[in-house]
Amino acid sequence: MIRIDGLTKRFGDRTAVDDLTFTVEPGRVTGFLGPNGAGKSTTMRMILGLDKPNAGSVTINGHGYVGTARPMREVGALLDARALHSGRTARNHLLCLAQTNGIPGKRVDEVLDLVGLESVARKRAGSFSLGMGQRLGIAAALLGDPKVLLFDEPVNGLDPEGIKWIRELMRSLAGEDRTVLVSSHLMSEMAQTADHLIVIGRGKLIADIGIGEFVRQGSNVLVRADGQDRLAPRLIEAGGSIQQGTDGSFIVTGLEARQIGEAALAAGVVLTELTPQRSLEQAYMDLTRDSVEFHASVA
Ligand SMILES: Nc1ncnc2c1ncn2[C@@H]1O[C@H](COP(=O)(O)OP(=O)(O)OP(=O)(O)O)[C@@H](O)[C@H]1O
Repeated sequence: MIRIDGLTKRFGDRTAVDDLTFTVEPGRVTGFLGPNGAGKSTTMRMILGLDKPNAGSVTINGHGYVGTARPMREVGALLDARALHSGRTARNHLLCLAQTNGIPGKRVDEVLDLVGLESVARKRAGSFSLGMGQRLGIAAALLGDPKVLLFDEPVNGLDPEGIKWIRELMRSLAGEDRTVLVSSHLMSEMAQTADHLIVIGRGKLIADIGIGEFVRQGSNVLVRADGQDRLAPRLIEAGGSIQQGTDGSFIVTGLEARQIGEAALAAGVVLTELTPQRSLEQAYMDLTRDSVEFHASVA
């Protein structure tokens, strides 16, 4: 578990992380979402002990901040996959890391196997594609078999197969009761991977919410039905709110299409239209609109 309390980081007169408080629980994938420059990487660097906070604290599995980088056995991290020694082979790169962290050499072959790089283990890491580099970075993160894992934008630049592989890996790591924090600026990506969301903007916490609840809160569904009078009270009872449309339709907020279908079934009402109106990406953009640093202007 990661516990962050009042965490603050300033660079000159700029506050990159502003009094952040949240916990990251084990056994689930926590998505760390925010627009560019929101402070995700800076927060992750502070969790790892690579940046010193101006205020606040980070504890990992109950241990306080010690002021030096966290050992690989405690926390594994993929921060910048390109930041590796390109002259070394993949295997040597991992062997060096293992040696300096007191990790047995045979673990190197285990993690190479785990990330699917065993056939290119003796190739220079500098010749690797982005996806292979990403896998090597993940192998390094897993080297110490840590209970806590941080991944900063792990799917950036990957092809669909690589993205699917990373999603499955995150889920399986959480399934082993590890604490998994993964950052992204894409809601659509997190919707497919995360169980829980921490959303930040301009260094501040905007939402700390389960993915199911976010989907419910964020969704708008256009509904048409024969017998709307009977359906409306059921929808309100189920937690939805209703806005009457002009043409006999209505917009339901706070319920997923499936829940509306179930309410219609219970009311014995025939639905003639059920159309989700707002994507999750849109809901996320609405949530973070005031925190985006650079807006494109329409000419
Ligand atoms: N070493 C630094 N010196 C000065 N400013 C910094 C430094 N590191 C980060 N910042 C600033 O702090 C803010 C937060 O940056 P950070 O990289 O943590 O955001 P992020 O959410 O990870 O964004 P992105 O998705 O673009 O990587 C930004 O305004 C950035 O310019």
